[in-house]
Amino acid sequence: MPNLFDPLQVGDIAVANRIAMAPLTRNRSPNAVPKSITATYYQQRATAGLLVTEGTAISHQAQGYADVPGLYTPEALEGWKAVTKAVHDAGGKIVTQLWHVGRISHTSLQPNGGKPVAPSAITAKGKTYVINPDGNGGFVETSEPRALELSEIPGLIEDYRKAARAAIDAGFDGVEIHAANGYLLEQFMRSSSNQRSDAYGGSIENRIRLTVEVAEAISREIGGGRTGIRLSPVTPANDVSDPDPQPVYNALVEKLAPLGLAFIHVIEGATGGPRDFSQGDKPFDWSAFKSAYRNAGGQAVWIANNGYDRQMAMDTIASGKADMVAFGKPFIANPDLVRRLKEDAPLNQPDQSTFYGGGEKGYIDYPTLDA
Ligand SMILES: C=C(C(=O)O)c1ccccc1
Repeated sequence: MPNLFDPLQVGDIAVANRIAMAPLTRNRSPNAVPKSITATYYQQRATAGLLVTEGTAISHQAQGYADVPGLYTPEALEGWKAVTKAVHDAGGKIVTQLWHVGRISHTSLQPNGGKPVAPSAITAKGKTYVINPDGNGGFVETSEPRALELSEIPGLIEDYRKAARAAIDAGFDGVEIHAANGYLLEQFMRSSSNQRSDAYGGSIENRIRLTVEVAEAISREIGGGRTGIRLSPVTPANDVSDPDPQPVYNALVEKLAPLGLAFIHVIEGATGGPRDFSQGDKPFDWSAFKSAYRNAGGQAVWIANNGYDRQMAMDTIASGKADMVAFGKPFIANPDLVRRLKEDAPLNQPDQSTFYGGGEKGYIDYPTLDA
């Protein structure tokens, strides 16, 4: 019977255990360039079977929050080379999360102060974090987006492909496509944010089309075995909703099945919130969702996420419901989380006030059991 601490093959990536570090935005990369403290941060956590970096913008247009790293400048790629070297020197494995925020952005973060892009010109009810002219961080309402022209879609897919290639060239073991949490790709999939009448809107097949085409382009570029995807079928994050997500996400994973992906990373419930959250009047059938993927021939590792504790994680792996479990906030405060879970040792509690922005405090200064 598999257990949480067994090694595993995740596509082309051999990992030491079944514990993943979930992507965590930390807003500590001014000018979209990861600094040396970021190399230290990920190296400290390199005992995770698989590290997934914070969301990393595929282009300037993809940016939605201040001080989020990117993969589209030479300086950023040099910064990431230091990160991947530090993690590999410590024996770890790391993939980067390819992120386009879509409408969850602000004109001050966009090229030439323009409007953010989205499937439709529907403003999200929400806020984002920017650096004000006085140099202080603050939350502002997200800006009204403009609808992407059909003619822009190939260029958008090309931005994902280029970012995936850049990630491998920077030493990453692979990439995770961010198709969750109400960002661009999920904005296309949910009916509340996608009112298009062209081939990328309306029917389920049309609304999942962009995510499938991005996954196909990236798999062609770097290999399916180095490509994963993050999904959040029922999350209400960033003001997305859909009255019946089950057929949308079942159809999506059936289309992804032939790509030979490394992993499918699933946020169960509301992101960072109740695991039993549902959209519409039916609870989401997580087992049917995974079966839709497996029955279509999908063999990727299944990573479960959202609010897992040690016992839940051990039970889920032993039952075969998931192949890995991803932990987010526990990894912020416990660089040696794997050891603590193995020894059932007490966990440090994270300091919420240092999650976003700042420097070493609350980033690389949490104590290990040996401290
Ligand atoms: C990338 C994020 C996500 O996927 O929710 C994110 C962005 C800002 C703050 C927290 C999380």
